[in-house]
Amino acid sequence: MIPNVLTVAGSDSGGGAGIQADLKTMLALGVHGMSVVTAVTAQNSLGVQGAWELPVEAVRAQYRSVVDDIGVQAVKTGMLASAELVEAVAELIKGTDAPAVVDPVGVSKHGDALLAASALDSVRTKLLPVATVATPNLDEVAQITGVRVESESEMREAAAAVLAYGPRWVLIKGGHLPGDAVDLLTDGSEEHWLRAPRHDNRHTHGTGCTLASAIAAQLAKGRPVPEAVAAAKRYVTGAVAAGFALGGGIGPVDHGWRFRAGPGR
Ligand SMILES: Nc1ncnc2c1ncn2[C@@H]1O[C@H](COP(=O)(O)OP(=O)(O)O)[C@@H](O)[C@H]1O
Ligand SMILES: Cc1ncc(COP(=O)(O)OP(=O)(O)O)c(N)n1
Repeated sequence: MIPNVLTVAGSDSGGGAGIQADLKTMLALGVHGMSVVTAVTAQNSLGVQGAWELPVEAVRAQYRSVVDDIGVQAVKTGMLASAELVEAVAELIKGTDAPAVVDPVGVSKHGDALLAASALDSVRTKLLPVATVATPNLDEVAQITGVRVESESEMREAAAAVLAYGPRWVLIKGGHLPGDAVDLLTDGSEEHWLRAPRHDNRHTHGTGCTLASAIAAQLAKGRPVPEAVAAAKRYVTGAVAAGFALGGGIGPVDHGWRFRAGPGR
């Protein structure tokens, strides 16, 4: 059976992040990808030119259509835009018997807000508690917890601060620190450091969405969290290495890098 994975996220018209990145990642990792669109962005390699959120009934209806008939083995969340959508999605996940990867998307690489400041409290108190794995980047850690990470050693404190809101596991993404691309996965007792060489490639649009979807795909295949995250990290590292120029700004990671790299990878 091919596992079903559902992304609940915003659309990126440029195809590098959001729903488009999630579905490409799911295809590349051999699962059936499905989507609940929360918002539509007009977006390209230069930034986000516009964003429109969907009514909460439209989000609920998409979710129910997929989960009630088809069923899901994992859910991933991305851009949720507003407090109302964050709370509705948290409630839907709570009633779903599947692991949930929560990427608490706050701001795009270009600095465009993808979540209202007024939604942060709902992320803390409603969304994080229903997450199997939460995957904040360092800016999101600072927004959610107030902890500022400037070195690897400070990632432990950040992880503890996020875990205090209730996710079962947290993956602190150190992609914005200099040096190796190091992430910390912990549930408060086990600690796993995931280290990969930093690829000196400016075309990194979509890294966070790609990693979170890859984790969801691996969880849907039944892998335990540490194994799922390690496999997802290998996938995103390859995708960053193969990131390519598109438009006049920051191009996307290559979701199809394994198809292009030949057999055995
Ligand atoms: N230049 C890079 N080379 C290799 N891995 C990277 C690079 N930039 C980010 N990563 C990795 O990509 C994943 C997403 O991290 P990050 O870019 O911090 O997330 P976000 O897109 O949410 O800001 C992490 O595993 C991070 O370590
Ligand atoms: C619609 C939409 N959702 C999420 C993001 C952020 O994606 P991310 O993977 O963190 O990539 P960057 O924006 O940081 O390149 C987005 N841009 N659009």
